[in-house]
Amino acid sequence: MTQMPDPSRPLRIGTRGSALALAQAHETRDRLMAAHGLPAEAFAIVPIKTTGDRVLDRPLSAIGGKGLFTKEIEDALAADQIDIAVHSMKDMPVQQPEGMVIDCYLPREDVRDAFVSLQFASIADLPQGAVVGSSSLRRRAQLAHRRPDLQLVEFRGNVQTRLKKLEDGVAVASFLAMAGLSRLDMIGVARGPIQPDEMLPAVAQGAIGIERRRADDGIAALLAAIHDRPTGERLAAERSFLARLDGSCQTPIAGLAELRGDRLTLRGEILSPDGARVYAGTREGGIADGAALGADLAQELLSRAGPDFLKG
Ligand SMILES: NCc1[nH]cc(CCC(=O)O)c1CC(=O)O
Repeated sequence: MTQMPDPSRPLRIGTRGSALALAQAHETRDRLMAAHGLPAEAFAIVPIKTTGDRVLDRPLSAIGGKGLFTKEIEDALAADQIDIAVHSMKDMPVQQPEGMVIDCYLPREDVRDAFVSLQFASIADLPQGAVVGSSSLRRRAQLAHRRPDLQLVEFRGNVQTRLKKLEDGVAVASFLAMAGLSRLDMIGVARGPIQPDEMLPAVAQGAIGIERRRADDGIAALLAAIHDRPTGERLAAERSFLARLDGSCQTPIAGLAELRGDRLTLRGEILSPDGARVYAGTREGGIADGAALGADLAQELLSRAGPDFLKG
């Protein structure tokens, strides 16, 4: 039986407090409103500060561990302080806490990275030795592999903070997810998207997942109305790839599943943090085989890279 919220008992939507996270929470609410003919007052957006939001003066790898952007939100879900949690799936560990499940995904946005610069139009235009800002281990390793001359500097913070750093000359270029810029209605900031052949995106980039308590069947029925099946099929392959790698958060990993008709193609790569070593591969098969294809591709790359490659 669907558990319909109403203004006297609104559905509490947990989210990080960044502008992007709030935009994603509002998109989730709006989709539920439209799907069930409910007013905005039947929902409450509940911002929650996470460790990743609090600690801004160090690289994420220095504060270690997975779940930097998710743990406090999952704690609130477990404590019945919220009813659902909205996450950027690229920040989501592959394992959810006991009693929690993610089985609802919104339609995936543009998966690509965006090249952002006030002076240059593309990576190819960057002069030798240019200073480029990114705190993403994946982006840093991919760039170091393609352009070992570039000087990479840490570049943490939300979208607005990173744009300010470019204006202040901390770096001459950086990267943001097209999905984030699009959801913030800031796509004009992008000089252009970077094709996956040039920089394969992070696993689950562009995807929003809704986490709930596994026992809440009424919430499950409510969410089923806004679940996007192709996004779920793609993420099953990508997150299976990530799960089999079981990379530390020190490990640059990229992966992208795409659907054509009833076929799924998965591309994946693992890199050494300095970009000196890259192992990449592809799998193609039936959509229902996505999880198996992901695990198989991960196994191949691990075999080629050797047992210590992912130790971080
Ligand atoms: N923690 C960074 C993060 N997590 C999700 C997004 C963008 C939205 C998405 O990929 O769904 C971003 C910003 C970025 O990479 O530019």
